[in-house]
Amino acid sequence: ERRRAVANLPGPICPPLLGALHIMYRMNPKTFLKVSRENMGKYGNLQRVWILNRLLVMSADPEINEQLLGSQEHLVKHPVYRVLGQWLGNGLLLSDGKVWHQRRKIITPTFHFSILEQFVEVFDHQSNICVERLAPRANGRTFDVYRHICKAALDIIAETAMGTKIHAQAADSSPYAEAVSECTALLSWRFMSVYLQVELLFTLTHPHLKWRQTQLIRTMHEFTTKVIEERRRTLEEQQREKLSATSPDDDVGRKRRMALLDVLLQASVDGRPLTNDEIREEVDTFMFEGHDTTTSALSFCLHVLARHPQVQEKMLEEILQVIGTDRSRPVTIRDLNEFKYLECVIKESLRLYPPVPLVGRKLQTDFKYNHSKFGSGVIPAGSEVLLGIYGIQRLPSAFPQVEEFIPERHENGERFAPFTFIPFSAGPRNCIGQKFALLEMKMMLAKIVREYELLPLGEPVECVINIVLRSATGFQLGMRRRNETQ
Ligand code: HEM
Repeated sequence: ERRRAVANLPGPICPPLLGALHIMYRMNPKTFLKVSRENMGKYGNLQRVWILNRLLVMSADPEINEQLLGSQEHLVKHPVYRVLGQWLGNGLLLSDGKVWHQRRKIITPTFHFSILEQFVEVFDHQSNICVERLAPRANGRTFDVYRHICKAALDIIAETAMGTKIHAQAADSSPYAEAVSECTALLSWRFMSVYLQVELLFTLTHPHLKWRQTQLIRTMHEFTTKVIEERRRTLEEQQREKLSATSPDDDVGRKRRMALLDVLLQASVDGRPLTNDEIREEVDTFMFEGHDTTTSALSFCLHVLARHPQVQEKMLEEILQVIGTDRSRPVTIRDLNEFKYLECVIKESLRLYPPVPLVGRKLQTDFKYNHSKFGSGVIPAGSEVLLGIYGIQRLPSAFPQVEEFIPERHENGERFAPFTFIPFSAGPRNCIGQKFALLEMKMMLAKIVREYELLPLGEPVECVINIVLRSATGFQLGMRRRNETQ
């Protein structure tokens, strides 16, 4: 019956029982995007694939993506996300049903504009530290910018959302960031293999890697537990001392901010406070999602800017117009809102290099669609759907000169065909941190480009999926300090 339901959809030959294991066999974090795009070339933007008895629909089709992502019904994540379960538990990214609804309701207000506005001071301060830390690299020689950006992004998410300073940029190494990097590499390798996605089979076939995974997750949990304990202590101290809402000694700045972690520590669901484990799941989720995605986005953007000097020049002109040359003047939210061209640069970089290159759903009920080419149809309950963000944002039909980096295509609020530009996904399970990410990126890029000229040195990026999009060759570029008059 399931075969009949999707008989109208194209796809590779899938022999009975085994299905397309021969294609899966070629997939690994390095080849996934290439193999998927080859298949798109052969079978089109919407295809069905059988793997053993699992039905997988791969869609880089705007019409299907619009109907599925926009639906209130199909909100359960693809089973492959379960490999993240030991680390992120039932946090917002992985949960579904009542737990997801309750948590999304509690957390949404912590990303309100009025809260983000207060974070700008932290973005400004941490971006200044990043610019300072990059100074020894401004010697016209090739280097990989990733590590520097990663530490700044970690400092920013910890100080804003968690209300805790972790000084990642001051330290030579960050065990948490290193554990995230190694663990995501290991988990994305497991993502690609049908049998390694099953925890038991992974444990039985690769006990040494299972041991390493547990060790890495322990390192990350110890770190986030410490962050929670520290914040809890600070809040208790404040309560004891009866500090007012505008205390000058508050940990995260002069004004009292209701950081995400404060909300979690004080929230209640069904009449009881969140347990320590529930709080830690969210802290793990936001520490990871809040720094790994922006690090990827910023690193790709800096790399691509280094290869487009004219874009850099145009950007610099705008930056100087908006914030001038006085490096001691803090950059405000109003300044960030005036960076119109910079916003186009960020969007174009997110189009070519979306940090989350695909999202997946497991259908709990039949998904009924209406399509201009395939007509009305049903993808049956129990099927898995992978929605390709990377693939859709590189559709030649939607973007002329599709492989070129052209920020101008986003100018004057240019609208593209619906659901062809979705770096933050869309619908009820879209990215909760997208405004946060855009403000952070604007601040970091404006500060770096005002201080340094980016040079097209080193190897080009080579996209790989490490859960988040990364580059197998790193993010190489050169830097030279701009002269004082600029
Ligand atoms: C450029 C940066 C970012 C990009 C491109 C991005 C992209 C995305 C995408 C595509 C999703 C949907 C994932 C899915 O359906 O499986 C998502 C979800 C999510 N993002 Fe982001 N993200 C970014 C930054 C952030 C930041 C800074 C935070 C937190 C401060 C964040 C927190 C989350 C969370 C918690 C979810 C799950 C939301 C839910 O399911 O209700 N993201 N993000």
